This record gives sequence, C-alpha cells and structure tokens, in this order.
Amino acid sequence: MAVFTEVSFDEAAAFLSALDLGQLQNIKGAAGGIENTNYFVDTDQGQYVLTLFERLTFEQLPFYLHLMKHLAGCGIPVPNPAAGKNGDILHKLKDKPAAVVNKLRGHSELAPTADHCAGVGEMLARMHLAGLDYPHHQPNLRGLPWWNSTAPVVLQHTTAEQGKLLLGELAYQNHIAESSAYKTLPRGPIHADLFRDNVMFEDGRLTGFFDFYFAGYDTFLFDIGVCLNDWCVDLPTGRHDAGRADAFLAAYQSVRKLTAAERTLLPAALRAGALRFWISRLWDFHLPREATVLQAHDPGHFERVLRERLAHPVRMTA
Ligand SMILES: Nc1ncnc2c1ncn2[C@@H]1O[C@H](COP(=O)(O)OP(=O)(O)O)[C@@H](O)[C@H]1O
Ligand SMILES: N[C@@H](CCOP(=O)(O)O)C(=O)O
Repeated sequence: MAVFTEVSFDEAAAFLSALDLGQLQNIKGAAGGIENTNYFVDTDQGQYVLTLFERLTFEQLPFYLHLMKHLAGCGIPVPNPAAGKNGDILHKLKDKPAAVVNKLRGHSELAPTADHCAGVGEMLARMHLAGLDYPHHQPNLRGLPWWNSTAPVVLQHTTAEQGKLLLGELAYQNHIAESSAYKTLPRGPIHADLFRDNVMFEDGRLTGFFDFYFAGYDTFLFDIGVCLNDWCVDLPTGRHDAGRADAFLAAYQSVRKLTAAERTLLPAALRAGALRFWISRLWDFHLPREATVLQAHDPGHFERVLRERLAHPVRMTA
C-alpha cells in the first residue's frame, strides 16, 4: 500500500461533497500501487477512488485525465474522472493535485491464463484505435530520454556486470530509435504500464484498465512489449510463455494488424520494455520516497526478463 499523504475522514467528506458525489460513508487506503496516494471512498451515491498525485504536476495531469475521459467516451472500460461544478476534472486537496474516479468492478488476475491475456490484447488494440483522435499530446515521460538521464544515477547501485548490460542495452535502444523502421512505427497515446495489477476482471471477463499516470504519446509497439513482458512471462523466472503471448497477439491483431516494421522490431520492443522497468525499479528501490507503507518492486525481476529476451528473442510467426 502506498499512502504518501494522509487524508482524514472529514477532509475527504468535505472534498467529495463539494464535488456532489454524496455523503462519505467509508474511507480506506488502497493496497497496491507505488506512485500515488489512493483511497477507496464509498459515499451514499457510489464507490470511488480518490487519488492525490505525488510526482505529477498540475501541468502534466490534464493529459492523463482527459485521455481517460476520451477513452471512456469511446466505450473503453476505464475510470472516468469526476468533474466539479466548474467542469474541471483536476482538483486540489492538501495542496496536491487530486482526482476522483469511479471504482472499477472486479479484481486483478495475478496468475493469468491465455484467455485473460487475449482479453487484454483485444482491449489494448481497441484502446490504441480509440486514442488515435485524442487531441492532446504529451510524450511518454518514462521514455528513452528518461532512461538516458536516469541510468547514470542507478548505475551507482549496480555491479560492474549489471552496469555493462544496462549501458549496452541503452546504447542499443538509442540506436534502434534512430532507425528508419522505428520512425515508421504507428503511434498514439499508450498506457505504458499495463501490468497485471492495472487490469480488472470479473467472472473471467475484463472489466477495465486503470492507472493511466504513466501514459504518453509513444509507439503502440512499446505498449505491446510492456504487456508481453508482464502478462506473458513466468514468475519468478521471467521466461517467455509462448501460449499466453500467442493468445495476446492474436487477439490484438483481431482488432489491429501489426505492420511489417512492428513485427520486425518486436524483439527490440521487448528488450526496451524490460530495460525501462529495470531502470525504474532500480531507481525506486535505491532512492525510495517517504510513504506510510510502500512495497518497492524487485529490480532483479526485470534484469532476469531482459536477460531472457536477449538469450531467447521472440520473433513473430503468425
Ligand atoms: N479505478 C479503480 N477502480 C478500482 N480499483 C482501483 C482503481 N484505481 C486504483 N485502484 C486500486 O488501487 C490500487 C493502487 O492504484 P494504482 O493506480 O496502481 O496506484 P499507483 O498510481 O500508486 O501505482 C490498485 O492496485 C487497485 O487495487
Ligand atoms: N508497474 C511498475 C511500477 C508502477 O507501479 P503501478 O502500481 O503504478 O503499476 C512496476 O511493476 O515496476
């Protein structure tokens, strides 16, 4: 659970009532998550999630909140931010940017089957298409420039061998980003952090995607790589699970066919996804922030996934 900023019952009650969301009945810190402060809040009108943003600014947040609103309006099951009387969906609480969204039904599938992976693949493709006419633009703030600037910081916490791998991969991704094939990749708003704990299921059916606060304008292929690295690898080995990955990719392609460049660059995208989360986990682990309860994720897991991606590149066959 991550609660960086404590909110009392009375503070939450006044805040929700000002948004016309009813009388607060219950408030509870949300288990899971490492980025923001999340509370489950139940009122006499419904169940909501109250988020206080800990790293993102008032300038950055409209991109994410309006993206969720846009996708919800296109029928993609994502939380829809609640508007205040003036129509704003970005609010302020305890001097922090804040938002309230509807609570999605269901639970996370932490041991997904091929069917769950197919559900995610299909909805991801639908989300990519729905985002194409989203008018706002903000880069993926955890993209290549961030990896380049953060790698020197985390390198101090790695062994010489790990450092060599990390720097080698970084050089490889900078090289790929300059290639003509990379420049042709289809792009749009992507989720960029669609892990098992950011998707809800009920009775085996997908009920929603949430946690859009790493979203940004980037290649659809990067989003696919991030998903395959989480949904379609074995834990704890980090080994590729071909059955789940094939189900994911077939379902994705039933909605949007991958281009030739995407098929060629899939192995590079899988390495990119592993590198991104290895760097961020090293960063979170070795430079932790103050929180009431915060469970840092294991950086070693993405080092293993990266090594697996290098040792056994996954090429598309169908
Ligand atoms: N809209 C939502 N509906 C249902 N549960 C949610 C919703 N948003 C967040 N949660 C719950 O809160 C937890 C933390 O949220 P998350 O967005 O992952 O936090 P963080 O931004 O800190 O990573 C999730 O694991 C989930 O259980
Ligand atoms: N999914 C990332 C970390 C971001 O945490 P989240 O709870 O916002 O998904 C990871 O696993 O490293």
